[in-house]
Amino acid sequence: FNKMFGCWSLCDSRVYVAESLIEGAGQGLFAKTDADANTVMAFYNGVRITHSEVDSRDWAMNGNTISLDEDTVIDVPQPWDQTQRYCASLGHKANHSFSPNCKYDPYVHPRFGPIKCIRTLKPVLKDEELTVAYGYDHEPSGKSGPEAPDWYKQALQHFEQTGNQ
Ligand SMILES: C[S@@+](CC[C@H](N)C(=O)[O-])C[C@H]1O[C@@H](n2cnc3c(N)ncnc32)[C@H](O)[C@@H]1O
Repeated sequence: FNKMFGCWSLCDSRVYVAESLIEGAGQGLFAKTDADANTVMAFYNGVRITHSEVDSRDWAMNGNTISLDEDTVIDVPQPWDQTQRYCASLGHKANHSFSPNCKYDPYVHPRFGPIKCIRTLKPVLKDEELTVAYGYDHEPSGKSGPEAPDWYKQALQHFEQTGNQ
């Protein structure tokens, strides 16, 4: 079994988790080695829940949710967001940037089935932090700003003023 899927069935071998370089963002995901553009760096697996479950609860509960398709959302709920409790996939550890080096992509994993992965948009270097544009809706109908958590709104304001992140 191990021979067939290598370490990928057990862990994300191309990344590690450490304190993020983004202030106040907690932990982040980093490249273990140099990688070309278009490389799958990590998988984003978790428990499967419904969109209505996500929509009906507080933002604070949805820090690790990612939409899989029309019906399903993948979540890594507390306390499983602690790597000492769950580390079979680490995609949920990537932080947001407005100038990301990675993106979320659909992936059919031999063990997890249909999930998302984190794929490089450009070449990355060993020890570079991997970031993704979370893609909150910036123009929801009838609202003035994005429907997003406070940290995101602050980061957006900072980005619009300085062009950083
Ligand atoms: C998918 S998790 C990313 C991993 C998380 N930093 C951790 O330590 O487990 C999303 C959470 O990370 C934080 N985060 C992600 N990107 C951020 C950013 N650019 N600035 C501030 N906080 C960020 C927010 O708390 C958000 O709810």
